[in-house]
Amino acid sequence: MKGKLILEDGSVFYGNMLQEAGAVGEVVFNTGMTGYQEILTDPSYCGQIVTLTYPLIGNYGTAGLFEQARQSYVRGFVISELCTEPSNWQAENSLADYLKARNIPCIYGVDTRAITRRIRSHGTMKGIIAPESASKAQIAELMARPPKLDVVHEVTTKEIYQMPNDGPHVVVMDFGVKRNILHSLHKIGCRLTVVPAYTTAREILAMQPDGIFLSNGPGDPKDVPEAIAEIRELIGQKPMFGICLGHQLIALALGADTYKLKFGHRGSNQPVKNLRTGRVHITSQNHGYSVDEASLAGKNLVITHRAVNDGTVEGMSHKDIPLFCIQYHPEAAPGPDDNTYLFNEFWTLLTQGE
Ligand SMILES: NC(=O)CC[C@H](N)C(=O)O
Repeated sequence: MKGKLILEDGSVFYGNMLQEAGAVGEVVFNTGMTGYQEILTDPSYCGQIVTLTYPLIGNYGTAGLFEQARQSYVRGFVISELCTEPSNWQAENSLADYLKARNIPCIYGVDTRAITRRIRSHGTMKGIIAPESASKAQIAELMARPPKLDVVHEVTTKEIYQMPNDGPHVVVMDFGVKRNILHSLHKIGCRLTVVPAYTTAREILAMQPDGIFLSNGPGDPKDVPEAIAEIRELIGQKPMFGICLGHQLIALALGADTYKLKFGHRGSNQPVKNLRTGRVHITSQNHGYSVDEASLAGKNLVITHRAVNDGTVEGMSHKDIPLFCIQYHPEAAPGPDDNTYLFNEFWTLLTQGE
């Protein structure tokens, strides 16, 4: 079926739809050459239509192994050439069948290069995917739908669950945690208790954790003020590590500020400089917001990492208490595993008092 992607600025891009399901969301782009299934199932993309800039998508199929959550939360997928005959020893299904089975709206055969150039010059925009035959009134109705703000509520775990282990006990506040983060913490030996995003500081401390981890997650960090208030109570009580949304929430809880980037950082090859070692690491990123560097003055935080492309803050640590956080995704394994050392640093914080 013929379909189109329409952006808020009125631009239209034509292609084919895999199925009738249309979509509304914030249109973003990801520059990774691989990782499309991890993108589909990363809860941080909840509410977004994701355009993949790599021209051929689906060539290694899909497999349960790559899932980052129970389901996909992206609102829609935009692909240039969709490969329908995958070739990989791990493949269990084709991407087309995977998308159809889950009713994930997808438009393919579109000029993703033109879409990306448009987003880069205008900034991230709202957009819709609709059949070519959709009427002006249907399109206007879709475009007028207000964005859903409470996306963290949609993706967080509804129930507390455990991942047993022999090492220190870490309570994970789940704002939309990726499975590979849980695996990375578990692999270094942590015993995990994963709790819903809106668990109170008091409830968390009653679990007697040795450390607290704040996960990645979707949306604007300022849209979860209740969680920020609880994090403020937790800071300084136990060693703390935050990734991506967790990093932004720590900044807000300490009285610093965040802002929206023009088109965000999404991809698996984003260079970041570790300011303590001078080394540049290749990182996987997926964020639309950033910590405002000027707002860090007087907050006792040190900037530890910086994006090489635009100089924005990618990591911080506290001068007085055992707390650090990272804007990118050290658990991702797109090839290089330059960033796993950060989990070892958390382990050092957890065990140094023993
Ligand atoms: N991956 C994440 O945790 C993203 C954090 C936040 N939603 C942002 O877009 O900046």
